[in-house]
Amino acid sequence: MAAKGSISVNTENIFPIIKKFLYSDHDIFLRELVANAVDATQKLQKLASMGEFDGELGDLTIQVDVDKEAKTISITDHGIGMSEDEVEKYINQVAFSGATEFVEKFKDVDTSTIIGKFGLGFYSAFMVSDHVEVITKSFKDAPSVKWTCDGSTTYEITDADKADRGTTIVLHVNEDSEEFVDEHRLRTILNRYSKFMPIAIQVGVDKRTEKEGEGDDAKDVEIVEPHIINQKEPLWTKDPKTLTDEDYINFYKELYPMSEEPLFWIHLNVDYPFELTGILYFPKVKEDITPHKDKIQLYSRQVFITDNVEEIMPEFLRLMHGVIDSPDIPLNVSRSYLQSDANVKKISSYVTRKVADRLSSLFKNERESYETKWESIGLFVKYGMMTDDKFFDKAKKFGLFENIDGKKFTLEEYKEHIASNQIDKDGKHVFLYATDQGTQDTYIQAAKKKGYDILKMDTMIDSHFVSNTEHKFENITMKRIDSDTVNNLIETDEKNESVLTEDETKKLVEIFKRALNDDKLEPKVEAMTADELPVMITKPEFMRRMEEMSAMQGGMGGMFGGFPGADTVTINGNSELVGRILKEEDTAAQDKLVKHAYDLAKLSQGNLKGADLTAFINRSLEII
Ligand SMILES: Nc1ncnc2c1ncn2[C@@H]1O[C@H](COP(=O)(O)OP(=O)(O)OP(=O)(O)O)[C@@H](O)[C@H]1O
Repeated sequence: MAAKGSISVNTENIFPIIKKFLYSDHDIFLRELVANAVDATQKLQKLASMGEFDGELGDLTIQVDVDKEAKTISITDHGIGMSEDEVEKYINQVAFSGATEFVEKFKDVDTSTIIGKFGLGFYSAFMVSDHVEVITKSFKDAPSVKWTCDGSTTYEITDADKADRGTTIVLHVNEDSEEFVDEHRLRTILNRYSKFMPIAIQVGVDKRTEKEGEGDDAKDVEIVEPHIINQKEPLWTKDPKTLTDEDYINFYKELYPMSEEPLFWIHLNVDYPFELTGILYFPKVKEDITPHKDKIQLYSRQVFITDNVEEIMPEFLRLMHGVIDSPDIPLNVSRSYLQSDANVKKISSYVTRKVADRLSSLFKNERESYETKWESIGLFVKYGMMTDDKFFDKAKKFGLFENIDGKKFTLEEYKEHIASNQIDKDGKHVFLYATDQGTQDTYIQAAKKKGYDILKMDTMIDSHFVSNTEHKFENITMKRIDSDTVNNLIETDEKNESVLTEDETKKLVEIFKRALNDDKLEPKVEAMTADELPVMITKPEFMRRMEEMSAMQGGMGGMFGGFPGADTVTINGNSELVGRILKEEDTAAQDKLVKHAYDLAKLSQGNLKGADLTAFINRSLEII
């Protein structure tokens, strides 16, 4: 048996669901109703500009009023209004949008400013109201009407005595939502959602006193001015060619009053394949790389949607501040929907590309200034390179490596810079780096003596950056300066001649094992130069990274904690002191020398502490 049919939807059941689950925040009702009022006003302006309306436009300010006694909120506009037929059509049919119809009808002219799309927004009024009235008069010559509904599926339409054109929506606020019957609260909500809408929105008045007259005649007069919420033409809607640096900086200060001045900004403007405008600012970022919350605001046609862009924007882009406005970002939906929206994904990859392009042009055209900002930019670029492969591909051309002398190089420049003596026997460029110049000085000086260049990798992000990106750069090895003795940092086929015989070498290892008396230590002998320390302690790069990783994952006593032989103890076979240790016949004196040489190695790392340090000091005093 086969059958076909259409599923019937019962309005009585679906209506409460729309009211309840369409929006996650109840305060959205105000955004929706004000957006409708803005739409109605802009439609009228459009009609006037096309000659379809020749009356006086007059004051188009939208008013939001509160009546505490009556527990009502009303939103009044002077837009196109509705005739009885239109109320029937647009308000009574849920999900029938007059906005869409308007856009369809006038598709040959620019209707891009119209916000409404779905024909659902109006019903958000019932999230906070027991009943709702719409009192409206069309701009066409039609009688005014009043529509009333208590949130059920029945409504009433009666005559009204509204004389002027436009619409007033009156919300009789329900008991649970009384918090909204408050001018302050409404201003706050509108400041969040409607701060940049294109038609003036007034909530109440501001009063202040001013002196009038001179001398004895001077008196205080009260000045009453409408309290306007919004800036009708926010900076991002303007032509970048007409704007100065000061304009951008002032706008930034308005958005983030407590922040330092931004380093630079990007004015976004695209028509295809989606529409998007906005300004992204590059803030001064220091050590703190936790992406700032609430710093990027998403708008759709100047209506605020969210500043919670987590999972919408790649993490590293969230270090930026600013505004993104796109009609292609859905307005009426929840965040979980936003994340999977194809347009939102396209937008995020567009923004990534734009940011990379801007950095690239800054680097190419203003390298000096780019370098001075590198401290902040570097964190961001490294973060991006680690987390976004597409960004990595672009950023490897403008990402910089800084050496301990403060010189900055691109990847290619640096390879060139070290090509003469930092290529190992496998043909790999060896990038040597220091994470702490204070404690790694002995190693740094030894490397410098060999003519090696050393990179500075001392920010929080650097250790992650090293292990994360090394494999993405071709033919490069990164080694911390204390990961091996200087001769072995860069493996070549050359070896220093040792002054010791094989027997002496073996004997030396035994002496050290006995004197240090620590199973975890595996001393080995190496022919270094005579002026290097008698003993060096190093930690192989691989081992240290493992340890760092395990520490990061909270691994106290984890897999690599106290791993035997984690530190390498290298005895310098060519050191004079080591020669003396070998020749010493008194065991106690020999042990003392070994311990002292070992402690010196620890001291050179800033690692000699507690009882070991006390013993070292006492021993030194004895020797002196
Ligand atoms: N203040 C108003 N003045 C004139 N018409 C209005 C007003 N408010 C609503 N309307 C009409 O009612 C229609 C339905 O409004 P509703 O808010 O439900 O949907 P929308 O604005 O079209 O889309 P969205 O769901 O995206 O908000 C509007 O498209 C418009 O034609």
